[in-house]
Amino acid sequence: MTETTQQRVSADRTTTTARLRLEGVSKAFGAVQALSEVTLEVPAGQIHGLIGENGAGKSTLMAIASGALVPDAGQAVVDGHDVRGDATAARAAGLAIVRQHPALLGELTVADNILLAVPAGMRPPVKDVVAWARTCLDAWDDRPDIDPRMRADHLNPEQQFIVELARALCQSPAVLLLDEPSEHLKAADVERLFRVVRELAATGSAVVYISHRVKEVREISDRVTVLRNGVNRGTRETADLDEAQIIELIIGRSLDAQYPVKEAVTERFRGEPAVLEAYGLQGDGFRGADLVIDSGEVVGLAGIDGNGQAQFARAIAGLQKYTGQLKLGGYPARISNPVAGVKAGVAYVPADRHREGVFPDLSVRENAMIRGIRSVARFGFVSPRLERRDGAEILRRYSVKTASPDAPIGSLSGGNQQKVVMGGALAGSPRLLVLDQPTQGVDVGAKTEIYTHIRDVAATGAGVLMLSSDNGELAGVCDRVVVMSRGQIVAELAGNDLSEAAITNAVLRASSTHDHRAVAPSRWKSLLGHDVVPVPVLLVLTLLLAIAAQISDDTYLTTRNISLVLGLGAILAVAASAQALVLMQGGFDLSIGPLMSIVPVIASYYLIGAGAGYDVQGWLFVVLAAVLVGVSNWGLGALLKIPPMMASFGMWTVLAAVALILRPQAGGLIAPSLLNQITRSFGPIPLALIVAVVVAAALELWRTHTVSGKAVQAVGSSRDASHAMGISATRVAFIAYVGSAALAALAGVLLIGQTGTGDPTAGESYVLTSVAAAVVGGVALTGGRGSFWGVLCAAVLLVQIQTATPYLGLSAGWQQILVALVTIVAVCIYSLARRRPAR
Ligand SMILES: Nc1ncnc2c1ncn2[C@@H]1O[C@H](COP(=O)(O)OP(=O)(O)OP(=O)(O)O)[C@@H](O)[C@H]1O
Repeated sequence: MTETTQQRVSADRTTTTARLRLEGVSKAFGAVQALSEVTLEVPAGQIHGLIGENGAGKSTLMAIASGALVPDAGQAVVDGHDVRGDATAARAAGLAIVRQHPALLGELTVADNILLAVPAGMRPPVKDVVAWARTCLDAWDDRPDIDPRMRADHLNPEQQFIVELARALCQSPAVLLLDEPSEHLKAADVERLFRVVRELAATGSAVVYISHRVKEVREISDRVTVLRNGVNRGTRETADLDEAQIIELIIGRSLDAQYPVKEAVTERFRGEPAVLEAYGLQGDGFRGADLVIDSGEVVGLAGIDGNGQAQFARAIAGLQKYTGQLKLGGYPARISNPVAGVKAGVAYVPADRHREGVFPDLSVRENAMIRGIRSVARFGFVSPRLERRDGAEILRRYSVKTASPDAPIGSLSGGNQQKVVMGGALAGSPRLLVLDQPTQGVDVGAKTEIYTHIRDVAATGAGVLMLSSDNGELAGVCDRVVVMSRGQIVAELAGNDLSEAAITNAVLRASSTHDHRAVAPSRWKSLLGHDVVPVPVLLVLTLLLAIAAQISDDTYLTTRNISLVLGLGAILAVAASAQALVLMQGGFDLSIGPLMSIVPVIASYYLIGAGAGYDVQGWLFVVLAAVLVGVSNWGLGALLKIPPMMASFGMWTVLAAVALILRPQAGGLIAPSLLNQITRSFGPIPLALIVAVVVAAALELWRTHTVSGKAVQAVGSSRDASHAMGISATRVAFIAYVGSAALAALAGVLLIGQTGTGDPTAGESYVLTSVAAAVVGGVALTGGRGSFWGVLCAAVLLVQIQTATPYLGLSAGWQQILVALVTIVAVCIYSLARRRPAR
């Protein structure tokens, strides 16, 4: 705990007022009234359980408490500070939130993710960030498997969750909000979490604990508040309630039985070949696994997380490579990819719903039907009527709470999304259903529904393989449970031997190891994925090309040619850096080229050696043009919400027109003294290259060593996650667009040395080549990544391709083809290298 936080905590320990106060909070999303006048108070030292069905409004309430959402009415007060709709204020007041789905920035390192989440006053100097992040992680657990230098998207869901937890805890928050924290944790980590939470509460913090796991809520909380349909149904002392009473409060009625009756249907299918036979299956994380699942059988797969269960299940669904023998319905099968899996009748429901379960751009109904779309298709054509009918049936059967079947899936609460994924998979009439954590984040009522439907699917003769970290659930639903340890099946429980206690016992006896390493990318891949890796590769390519051109024509490597390539490369490098800055924050800029054209045009009127007054005016106009273009680009996107492509296309057209209006044809002599300055060379090294190197070094330092540099990449990596962290995307866009315009103007000044006159079209060729150089240099078109050193090297390479082609005996057309080829190959290599590792 830092000194300031300790002081704050001890100073406030005596405070009797609520640390968190939500008063009369209402929030509607279109027609859905998510919260209606909810009031909740959590005093210092209290652990407050927040419970309710899926869609009851728990996460919305916490989003309002954390300032991430603005309520329609009501107040959110953290430690006496009004934080309504202001995530930065909430964080500064001492609030930390652990979300149901970790809001990490995948393109950034673990250390940067921790750094950006803590209030500014708590951040260490940038050079100490990695060591500081390591202490934050170590405070949770001594886990050498999470390296603070790793990219967040290389972590598995559990590791991501631990980073989310660690960064919240290292702030020693006055108010800690935990939204379903145990969904991603193994049992030992849940115990650790409880210990940490109790310690935190003992120092005077207020904790809100949201969970569907009734047992946990009973164990950890002092009081519970129940939300139903967005309304507070009352707050009670937890000690006064037993589990059944809590369930009754959540669903508004008593639950007769949590698990369905296990009908012994396998007898009915006696004599039929087994649905699945796996012999000696071996792959990454599992070895020599034998498993047979009969028709009508539900088989559970238990074990301490990380012992190969998930990989084994994924191999059966075609998501992971394996060797060994697999038979489906008695026939040998080779499921080498998910397409083969689906064709063979295997349906898979992944644990990582966000990455592999939902299709964010499709509606609720489309998501429900996507897995079973073949069932409503005739000769490849989908019947909209059947799709509507069956989709509505899935939503009804699983009581999915949605404003409309056509609403985007992202508008659903976490548990409702899971119901849609599960409902879709169960409805597809699979031969074999493979479920990884099927009830994750689902409320108690819907869990019972899902259990019943799993048994119903088995009753049709299908086989089910079910992974779950909840041993009670495995005992309640499965006919048989196998236990995996160190990648092997080591125990089997069935009939009267099958109980929660017996599974837990078998799991604990079988293994004490916990392998978290599985997702670390290979060394080769992590090396390839590094942002500055393009630099040596591009330098070598530039050198090889120069040697090839020299061999083909020994007049190529002259001082004049070298200087020309470096000079032109430098101009392109500065222009491409302008592009890279915008791309990194998730934008796009086509106005760089035309802005570059305007600079020589201005110069041709003012920088003509007519005296200091003219010179000052000329430079002022250049600066003014850059500021105007930068602010306009920013305003069009950030304020008027025009998509970057459209906004910058419009700006390109306007600026090109302005340049032509100012000077319809190239003309006007720029002062020779200025041209001499700009085109100065030191041997073969032109001044422009020195400028480009200084620019790249400064930008790279800013990118890697400043909070604003990291914030630009954070917004490019994920706008939503950055928003949740309190990073202002509007501010970041301002930095990027105004910075980009300033760099474009600088590139325009360097361009004066090439034009010598006011050429209104001089920058046109940079419109697209600036994008090509940025991309070849390793900047991701999707935002969040790249390095300015890479951009510099790529610019020199692209210019050299254009200069060297005639010396290689190739026609002018080849210049374009080679540039395009290099760009395409670079994009392919980067996207392969940056592909996130499979879970
Ligand atoms: N951005 C959004 N747009 C539209 N509707 C939304 C949005 N966010 C939440 N909702 C709706 O508000 C309601 C409350 O959702 P919320 O996520 O707060 O529920 P929850 O209690 O946290 O559920 P769960 O237990 O499933 O996580 C739901 O009906 C949900 O569909």
